[in-house]
Amino acid sequence: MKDKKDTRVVVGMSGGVDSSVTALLLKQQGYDVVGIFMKNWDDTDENGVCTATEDFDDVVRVCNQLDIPYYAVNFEKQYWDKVFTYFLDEYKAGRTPNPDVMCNKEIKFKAFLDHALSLGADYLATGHYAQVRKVNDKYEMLRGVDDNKDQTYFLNQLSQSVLSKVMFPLGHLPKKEVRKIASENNLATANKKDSTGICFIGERNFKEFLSEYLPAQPGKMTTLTGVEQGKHEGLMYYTIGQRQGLGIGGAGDPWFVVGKNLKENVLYVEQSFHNDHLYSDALIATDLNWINEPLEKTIDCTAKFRYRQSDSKVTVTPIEDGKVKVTFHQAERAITPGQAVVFYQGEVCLGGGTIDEIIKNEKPLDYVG
Ligand SMILES: Nc1ncnc2c1ncn2[C@@H]1O[C@H](COP(=O)(O)OP(=O)(O)OP(=O)(O)O)[C@@H](O)[C@H]1O
Repeated sequence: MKDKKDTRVVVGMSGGVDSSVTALLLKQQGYDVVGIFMKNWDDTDENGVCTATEDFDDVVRVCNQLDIPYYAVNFEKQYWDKVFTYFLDEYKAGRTPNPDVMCNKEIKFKAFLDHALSLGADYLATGHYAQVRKVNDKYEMLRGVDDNKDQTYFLNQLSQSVLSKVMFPLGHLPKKEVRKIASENNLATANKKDSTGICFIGERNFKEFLSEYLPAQPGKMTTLTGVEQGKHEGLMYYTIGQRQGLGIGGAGDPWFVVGKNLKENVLYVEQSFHNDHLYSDALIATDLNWINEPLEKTIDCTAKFRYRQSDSKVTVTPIEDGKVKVTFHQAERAITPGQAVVFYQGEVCLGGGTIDEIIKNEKPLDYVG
């Protein structure tokens, strides 16, 4: 085991408070810390303002305060090829992608991790709210202790070899405590607002953003039995369970998106939050990653189908082609193809996959897309 002072840790620094405190804590613990800012997206606006430049300025300020070296690296091409192309392809296929999961898998914990290792780093640290624990020869990933901030949902694709090289120094801290540490140490980012939304869209209007890349094809909006309710602006703008932006007024219960017919370019809507068509009994997931051991038999565990939901009890059964069938112990509402399904046993994240098909009464729901 190397001495801490001889152990080089690259900290992925975003210019936010979490990664600033990550670097601070590691430096206080005596590691040889290097800060690296990664630029993934050219977001210069029409006035020449670029939030990445402002974020990098914050990285520089914090690294100067901590007296650690810093660099900027550009992964725009890799991000475009691996994350943005996937993002557009999924929307084209009528699904709702999760670019954060893909960014963690392909960029932060692959391209960026490899880069850090090539610079002689022993570890890559980030400000994610998750924990790594070594049990015998294996690494487990545990939820962050702050329930409200836990990010294991987005980290479900990490492998053993990646976990052996990463540190999440904030995993055992509540966010409030992280802000407090930042203030007490006068970090330049102590009061910086948390980032929200998908990183490359930022605060922009989602529809406008997407329409720059995918042509919108307006079409009909009908009930599942074909009763016309209005027009949609393009199927990619809608997701299962969505209520806002349908433009169906009038008396009675609100309307929700229950499905899409890509071939006919029809958006299906039905009335009322608890409409039976929004509920399903099971799903099929693909692209599975099992963090500890491959799934060889049926297990009972809990699952999340979206970030920030409470865990649901499920039974997971391996089926053909490395896929799994996930059976819900209680019917679930608005399960969305393209999103991640992530499995847990207590505090341990077992891994996860991509929601591919929705099942009701033992049959795939053909109307969800
Ligand atoms: N542009 C970037 N360059 C390097 N590392 C990054 C970058 N963006 C995010 N990270 C790393 O990934 C972690 C989680 O990213 P996320 O986007 O969830 O940030 P966050 O929770 O808002 O954290 P922060 O407060 O540090 O911005 C960050 O704490 C940081 O370590």
